[in-house]
Amino acid sequence: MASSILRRFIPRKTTWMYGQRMMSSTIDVSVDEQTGIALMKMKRKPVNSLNLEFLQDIRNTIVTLEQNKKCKGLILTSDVPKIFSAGIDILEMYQPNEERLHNFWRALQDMWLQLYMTPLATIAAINGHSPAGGCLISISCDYRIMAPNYTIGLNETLLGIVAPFWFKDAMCNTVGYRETEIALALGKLYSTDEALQKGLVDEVVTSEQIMEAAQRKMLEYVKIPNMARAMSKQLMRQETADKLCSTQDSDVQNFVNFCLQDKVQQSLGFYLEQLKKRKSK
Ligand SMILES: CC/C=C\C/C=C\C/C=C\C=C\CC(=O)SCCNC(=O)CCNC(=O)[C@H](O)C(C)(C)COP(=O)(O)OP(=O)(O)OC[C@H]1O[C@@H](n2cnc3c(N)ncnc32)[C@H](O)[C@@H]1OP(=O)(O)O
Repeated sequence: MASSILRRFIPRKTTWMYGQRMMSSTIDVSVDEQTGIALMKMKRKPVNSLNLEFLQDIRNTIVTLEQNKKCKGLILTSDVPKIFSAGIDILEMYQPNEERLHNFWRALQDMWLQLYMTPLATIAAINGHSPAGGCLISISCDYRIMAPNYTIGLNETLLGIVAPFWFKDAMCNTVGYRETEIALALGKLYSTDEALQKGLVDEVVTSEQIMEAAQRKMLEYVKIPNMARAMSKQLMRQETADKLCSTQDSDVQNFVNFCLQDKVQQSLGFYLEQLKKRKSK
């Protein structure tokens, strides 16, 4: 069902399939053919930050799962303790090679379109911090379950950058316009409890219970007749996806121009320094 626009780009083939298991250096996937549920664990150490190759791997995995007739649902989680995903790999944006920067943003767009519009039912089992791009992955799933004592949100302004319009749209579709307006301006990182209260996540359970809770909820999703469920998702999301599909090239160019500004580079350099300092404290 993902529109043909979404299939224009053939993903890199770096994911290997062994029976019901798929592996790459950054992702571990298993498919339970009895239930039709796939489990994707992100494992790009140290913080599952999203670089070009990791984004291509995530998209490639979703495409492969969509082609598996037995697979109906996908649970996304992290294999890295306490971190779901630290969002975009800031090193892709800081002092970048311009050609790679183009390819990187395109890969982020393509991954997002694939995940947001996949006919598979998707659940994010958010078992760690989930800032910025990590939050985007979470809100692109159909349902979110989060473990306590972590943070989630679109904190781009804290880095001196701006959330792209499609991050904003996905957030608005989840928590509404006014909450998004406040969240984006302040670069707000919500605690798990706040996220539940604002509807940014749907359920909170302990880290120990999160996989069981995700499986339980997924069984509800995959019980629904597949086509009807997938079409209702398309009904809700196509307009948002089309907005990016029709402006992908200009969005890449805007991002590259924005990133290459001296002021933006300074902000990113400063933010990276702060991250390192925080660590040494
Ligand atoms: C006109 C407009 C047009 C277009 C739009 C323009 C621009 C939009 C552009 C971009 C949108 C970006 C979205 C993003 O995703 S930006 C990334 C935001 N992410 C963060 O702010 C997270 C930062 N990280 C943390 O807060 C923490 O690391 C943590 C909570 C995730 C984990 O904390 P820990 O204490 O467990 O681990 P650390 O010691 O902090 O980190 C370990 C190691 O990893 C490095 N690192 C952390 N996060 C990142 C990252 N996102 N990218 C790259 N590297 C990261 C950290 O520096 C440490 O490195 P060293 O071991 O010290 O080398």
